[in-house]
Amino acid sequence: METDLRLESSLWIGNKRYRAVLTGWHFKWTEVDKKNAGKKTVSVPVAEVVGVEEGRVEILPQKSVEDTDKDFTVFYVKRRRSGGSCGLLWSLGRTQFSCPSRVLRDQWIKHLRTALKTHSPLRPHRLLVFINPFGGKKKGREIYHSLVAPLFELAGISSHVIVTERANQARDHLLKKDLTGFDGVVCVGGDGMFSEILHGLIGRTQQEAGLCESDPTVTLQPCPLHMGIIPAGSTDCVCYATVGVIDPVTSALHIIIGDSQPLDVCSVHHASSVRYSVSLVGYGFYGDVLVESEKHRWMGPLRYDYSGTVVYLSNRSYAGVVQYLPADPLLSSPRDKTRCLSGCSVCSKSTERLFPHTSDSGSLYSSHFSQYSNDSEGEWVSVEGRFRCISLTCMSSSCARSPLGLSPSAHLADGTGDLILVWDTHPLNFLKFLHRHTSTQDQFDLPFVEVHRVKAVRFSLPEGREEGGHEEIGQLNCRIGDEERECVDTVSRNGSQQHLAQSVVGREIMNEHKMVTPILCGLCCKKTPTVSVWNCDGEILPFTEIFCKIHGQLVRLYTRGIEDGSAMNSCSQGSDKSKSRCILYE
Ligand SMILES: CCCCCCCCCCCCC/C=C/[C@@H](O)[C@H](CO)NC(=O)CCCCCCCCCCCCCCC
Ligand SMILES: Nc1ncnc2c1ncn2[C@@H]1O[C@H](COP(=O)(O)OP(=O)(O)OP(=O)(O)O)[C@@H](O)[C@H]1O
Ligand SMILES: [Ca+2]
Repeated sequence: METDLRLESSLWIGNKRYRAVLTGWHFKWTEVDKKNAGKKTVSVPVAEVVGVEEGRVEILPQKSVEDTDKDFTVFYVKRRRSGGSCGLLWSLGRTQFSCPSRVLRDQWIKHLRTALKTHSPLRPHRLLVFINPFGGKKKGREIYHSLVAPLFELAGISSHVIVTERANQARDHLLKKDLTGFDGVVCVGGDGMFSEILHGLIGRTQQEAGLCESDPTVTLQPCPLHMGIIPAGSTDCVCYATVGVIDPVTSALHIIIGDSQPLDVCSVHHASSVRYSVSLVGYGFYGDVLVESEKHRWMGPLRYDYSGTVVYLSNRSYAGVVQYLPADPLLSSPRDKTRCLSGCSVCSKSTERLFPHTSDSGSLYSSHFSQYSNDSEGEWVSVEGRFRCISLTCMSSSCARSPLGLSPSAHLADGTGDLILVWDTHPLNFLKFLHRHTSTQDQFDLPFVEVHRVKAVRFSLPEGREEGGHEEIGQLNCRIGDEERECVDTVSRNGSQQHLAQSVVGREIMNEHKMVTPILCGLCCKKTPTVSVWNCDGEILPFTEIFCKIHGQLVRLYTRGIEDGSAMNSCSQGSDKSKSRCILYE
């Protein structure tokens, strides 16, 4: 196949002559009329060619075509380091070539187009795009139409665009509507929007496979459609942790060339409900921050800093029982100081382990999470006490606020999650822990912090305080439309929490046929709450006792993981995907 696609000839760029070669994997050009010393070859991996057009074409700032019959234009991925983040920024490179004849020009175009079809089989042809016009700084529409749509058009991708009019529209569409012909689903928004398409696609896949997704014993079916994220939210943690930068053009280019990164997903179960998380399942501090921040959505992305400070000052800890099933310590550790980068060897090796050629592992679980045993793969460990926060993350969960993330050595696709337990401690110690997230200092090297690599986690309240008890935990302020209602209900574990459990939809709660949004539970209350809430990738969960299970590589994103900026000089263009990139960062 390689010999068929090979093409070599002289080509001109402006008035300079180049020797151009297309081999199976690369398109290279070297200036010929130049002394050897200064000779420079530009080498573009065919898989990173975005498009090949007849004539002299420009895309930005506006499309223009000069339809000459001896010229062609090649668009490809160009990289540069990014200021604050660890990944690489991608932009659209463009070179206009001139040929001595039209025949040769047509031959180049044909060969290049065939080569890129052959070498990037996962390039999407048709995408379903959901834009949240209200996410982050409310720029979703503008970002898509000015930066992304022209690139999709250049790459020959046809998109069906839906600007959402309500929360959960994207999820419901994916659960119910015809998805025939789409290669992938893209969301333009933040983590909340990603969560919608995650739930929609996982739910749809299980429905079609005839599986009951809320049954924790079921081995879920991996989703056939790829997911893409064009970042336009407040935290954009999933994008940051999987691409390494927050940049709509970089993300659009990863989608166009059909990059593919598997991702672990955590299912969170309570009774017959299930939710999914890829980033944070957090109780205590992160749950309280989320509840507080819902009151201040008008602040935009700043709401998290404000709410974080308010919650920090309220100095709370919560009692609980945490049980976890450790992952194999021989495979990796959350404290091994490695980072999961593009081509990570730990994730690559896990693929075979996660998808052995055997069928469903059978019934692992009986009701109320009591007899879980995973083919005798290790024993459950149980700890009880008071915690500042409990966090479970399937990935590093890095974001601009914390560039290495909640667990810097977590892997995107190794089938495990990292459980971080922060025991009750002096407020200044807790501040030290939080502050370490903003630097390269090890947040786990503190006596009140534990981190475990796990396959499953169970959380329950200490005996005598079980869910369903009648202890009052505070009051709930609600908003009905634009109107804020003060303390419409008294929250008790038996009353409201159970009631909410039946009716919470995303961030909105159906309460006695009225749409209400919980905006505060705790801070305004006379009593200090004895239970917190769970934060599931930025959504409040309406239940306290949960069972979590990590599903290795359940979904695929159009990305390749974080490219290592420090290795940039070792290749002229592009990265060697076959090379292991699990490197030491200290
Ligand atoms: C002294 C400085 C301390 C800075 C501490 C920074 C810690 C940052 C850790 C970031 C972890 C992000 C995890 C990602 C979760 C996402 O799936 C989810 C959906 O978008 N986001 C949130 O739930 C939103 C969660 C947002 C959490 C923000 C916490 C901000 C804390 C600020 C504390 C200030 C204390 C100041 C005391 C005087
Ligand atoms: N048209 C809409 N009107 C109101 N809410 C919407 C609409 N479309 C989507 N949503 C909801 O808005 C919520 C927030 O959206 P999104 O995640 O895009 O932005 P964000 O919250 O600012 O960012 P992040 O989640 O990264 O913090 C999501 O949970 C989503 O369900
Ligand atoms: Ca993982």
